[in-house]
This record gives sequence, C-alpha cells and structure tokens, in this order.
Amino acid sequence: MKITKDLYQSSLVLLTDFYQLTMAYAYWKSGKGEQEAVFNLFFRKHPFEGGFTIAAGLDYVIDFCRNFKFESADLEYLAEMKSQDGSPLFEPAFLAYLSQLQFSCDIDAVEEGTVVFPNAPLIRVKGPLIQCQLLETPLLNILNFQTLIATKAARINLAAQGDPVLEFGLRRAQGIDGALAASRAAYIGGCASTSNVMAGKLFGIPVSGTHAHSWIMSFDTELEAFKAYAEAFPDQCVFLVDTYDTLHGVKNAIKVGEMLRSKGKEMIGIRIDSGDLAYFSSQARQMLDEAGFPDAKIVASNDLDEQIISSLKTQDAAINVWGVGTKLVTAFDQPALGAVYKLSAVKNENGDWEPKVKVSQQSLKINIPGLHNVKRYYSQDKAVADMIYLEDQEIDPRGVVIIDPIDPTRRKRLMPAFYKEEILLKPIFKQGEKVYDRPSLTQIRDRASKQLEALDKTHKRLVNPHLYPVGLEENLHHLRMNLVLNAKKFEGEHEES
Ligand SMILES: Nc1ncnc2c1ncn2[C@@H]1O[C@H](COP(=O)(O)OP(=O)(O)OP(=O)(O)O)[C@@H](O)[C@H]1O
Ligand SMILES: O=P(O)(O)OC[C@H]1O[C@H](OP(=O)(O)OP(=O)(O)O)[C@H](O)[C@@H]1O
Ligand SMILES: O=C(O)c1cccnc1
Ligand SMILES: [Mg+2]
Repeated sequence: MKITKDLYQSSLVLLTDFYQLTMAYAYWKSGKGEQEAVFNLFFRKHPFEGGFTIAAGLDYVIDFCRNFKFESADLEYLAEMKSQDGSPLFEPAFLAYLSQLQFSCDIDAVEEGTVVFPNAPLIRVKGPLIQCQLLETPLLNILNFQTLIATKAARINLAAQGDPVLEFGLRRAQGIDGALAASRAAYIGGCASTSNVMAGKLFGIPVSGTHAHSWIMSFDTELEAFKAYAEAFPDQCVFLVDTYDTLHGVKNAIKVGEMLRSKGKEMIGIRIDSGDLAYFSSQARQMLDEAGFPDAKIVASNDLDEQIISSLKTQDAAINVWGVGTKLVTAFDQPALGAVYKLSAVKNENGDWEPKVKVSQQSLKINIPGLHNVKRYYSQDKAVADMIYLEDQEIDPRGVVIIDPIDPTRRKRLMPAFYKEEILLKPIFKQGEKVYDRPSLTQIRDRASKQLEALDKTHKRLVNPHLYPVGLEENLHHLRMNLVLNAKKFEGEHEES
C-alpha cells in the first residue's frame, strides 16, 4: 500500500495545477510575488436546478492553510522539472524562496453549514499574489465537492421529511478521499449516519448498517440466516427481507422478532432493497402491525434519490428510514458544482486597492470587484435577502437598494433598520494566524439545519424553486458598471490604434 501511505503522509502543497506554479515563478521573476491581492471563490448557479446550496469544506481548507509549506521532498521534485531545452524549469533562487514561504494571508469565509447563493463569495483570500494564486486549485477542489454533496444530502433529507437518511455510499464513491469527504458532507447536509467506518473514526460521524444479501445466501434458508443474526446481535436486528420473496421474508422476520421478544429483546425492523418500494412497504407495514410489531421500522434502499423519495412519500409508502448511496455521494445528476476563484482587487504602489473586473461577453461571467462582503437580512427569523457590499461602504439603515448582479433591472429596496443582520464572511485567518474557533461537525450540522429552517419553503422546493434575492449594494453596482464600461472603452481604443 505504498501509494496510499505516501499520499496520506505527504504535504499537500503540490496538490495544485501546474500553471499555478509556473505563474508563481513568473510573479516572483517579475517582482510581483509579494504584491497584495484579493481573490473570491463563488459559484454561479445552484446545483441540481435547486434554490439553495449548503457551504461545506472549510475545515479542510483550514487544515490545508495551516500545513501550507513546501517540504524538501516537494522542492526536490520541482528542482527536477525541466524546460524544453533541458535546463531546470525553476531557478534555485525561486525554490529557495518557496522553501522560506510562510502562509500569511487573511482568509474570510462563510461558515460550514451556511445556506449560500450564486455570485456571493464563499471565501475571500487576501494576501501576496503568489500565495493567493497557489491556493486557487486546492480551495476549489475542497469546497466544490463538499458543498455539492452537502447540498445533495440536504435535498434528500428534505424529501425524507424528517425520517432518518443513512448514507451507504462508500462502495460507489469517487475513490478514497471522495468517499471520506462525501460522508462528512452528507452528515453536514443532515444524514443521520454513514456506513463508512473510517469516516466514523476520522470525523466522529455515527456509523450504522444492516446486513447484505450474501449473509442470507450463505445459509440454506432465510429463516436460519435471520436467527443466526439475531443470536449475534439481538439488539440490532434489521432483517433484509427481499433475497427470495419479499413478503415471505417479512413473515420470517416476524417469526424471529417473536423469538427475540420471548427473550426480552425487540427487533429494530426490516429492510427492503428491491421491487416496488411503495407496494412492499405498505404490505410489510400491515403484516408487522397485525403481528404486534407496530414499532418495527421499515428501511428502504435501492438507487434512491430526492425525486424517488418524494414520489414514494406521495404514494404513502410506509417507509421510516432511507438508505441512500450512489446517487448521494456521486451527486449523480450533477457531478460538479462549478465554483470559480477570481481576482477582485490588487494593491498598487501607493498602497491603494484597485478593484478589478474580468469583462466577458456574458454578463453572467463578469466578476464582482473590490473587497466585498455579504450581509444576510432576517425578518422574524426568516432570511429576506443577501446584500453584497464594499466592506468600507456605510449602509443607510433607513433604506438601501440591492441590484441583481446579472439583470440590473431587478432591484429590491430593503430597510436594514427593520431587520436582524448577519455578516456572512467571518475572519478565519489574519496574516496567516488562525483566529477562528473551529466548530464541531455536530455544530456544523445543526447550523445547516437552522439555516434551512430560516429559508422560506418556496426556495427549498426541489423543482422550480422561487429565486432568493441576492443583490449588489448600489455603490458596488455602480463601481462594477464603471469598471466594465471603462474596460470596454480601452479595448476599443486598443483596437483602433
Ligand atoms: N413505488 C416506486 N415509485 C417510484 N420509484 C420506485 C418505486 N419503487 C422502487 N422505485 C425505484 O425504482 C428503481 C427500481 O430499479 P430496478 O428495477 O433496477 O430495481 P429492482 O429490479 O427492483 O431491484 P434490483 O435490480 O436492485 O434487485 C429504483 O431506483 C427504486 O428506488
Ligand atoms: O442503491 P444505493 O443508493 O447505492 O445504496 C446502497 C446499495 O448498496 C447495496 O447493494 P448493491 O447496490 O451493492 O447491490 P444490489 O443492488 O445488487 O443489492 C445495498 O443493498 C443498496 O442497494
Ligand atoms: O448497512 C447496509 O445495509 C448497507 C451498507 C452499504 C451499502 N448498502 C447497504
Ligand atoms: Mg443496487
């Protein structure tokens, strides 16, 4: 197991795209490496055609930044890289610079478990250009995936309407770290437990499970298999009833349930893993009730997702617990979130911040310039709107207009004096020092649940959700428009000359 051993014991600083290192070298060479810059990480569209997204992954980012160090083995590898003519790609003086590099950025971020919306930053990184640049790929790698899975999990849990959802994804997850990170994110999104024992050990997630068809098939009869399992785990029996004939399996489960009861034990329930889950769960419920097991739970699994769970709910399926694997941990219907990381300001020689925009033909792709933050306004504990604003901008409590970043004709007037407010980007690192107390995973999960409660149900609809208002504070909107118009003007002048 050399590969996994090396992987988990090495520094992660090279977990970046090659072009980040070549840019870092060129920044250094041109004397710009230490120039201060600001980058923002944000996504442009909710995943799964949904109306909300749950931020996750910050804890990994914190670990990554705290361990941001080029070790001698990393530098040796870089020293061996060659350019086309066979000479070393990176000058020794640059590698010496990297060896001395100490993480010194300011990072402000939305806390894990926060409901977030398109275009508003999840993370803001302020610091020397080289460091900001080197963080792009790992930050995107971490936050894109965990945010995606936490959101998928939240959707599945909303569909389950409070029933426990057990995460069963390990066997179908995207490799080793994909599985671990998915279990963590699924728990943040509201899942009750994971089948992944290592995720249990690493993150303290409750671990749970039933048994497989192989257990049943290894015996001559299903009844023998159930009995043997009940001998081994008299307090943990969820009998898988569909290996041969589902309703006959329910009868066998009832027999063994009665045997357990005669010993003062109670079976937890049954699991159905195939066939029409509405039909079989209702039949099984009736049989269990009639046999005197009204509290026995019915667990369902088999390629479930939020749409099938919703459908089963409307069919009045008698399912109490949902086992969900593949479609959760792979984010089956949308395999990537698509968050991006964009430069929004640089400090010039006079020490002033210069806001930056990347002009694009698509207004959707024009970034938001400057050093900005996000305020969420709440009225009676419901989130009303998010405002993206320049951090040094005074906000008039009597009234502020927010403007949609994509369609400037969409505007909303807010009266901050009447609302409770929360600033979403919180300080995580100041000049490389961690200033944030990391919450426990349970606290993060609670935050996600409370944040979803604060969101109106129209935004949580799985299909065609109502759009939650997110807008630019007026002055930020004007700054952005002026930068775009100026950039276009210059472009025109260049073309003419
Ligand atoms: N009543 C129902 N309404 C909607 N979808 C259902 C219902 N019952 C089962 N499903 C879903 O339909 C799909 C059935 O898939 P498929 O036909 O491949 O399974 P199966 O043949 O029953 O079981 P398997 O092949 O796993 O042994 C699954 O995704 C399952 O979750
Ligand atoms: O369906 P998922 O959401 O991924 O949940 C996990 C599945 O994994 C197990 O069986 P597996 O799929 O390995 O085999 P089976 O479907 O043939 O029983 C389990 O019985 C579930 O069906
Ligand atoms: O414990 C279970 O029932 C389980 C675990 C993983 C995958 N499918 C089912
Ligand atoms: Mg299956």
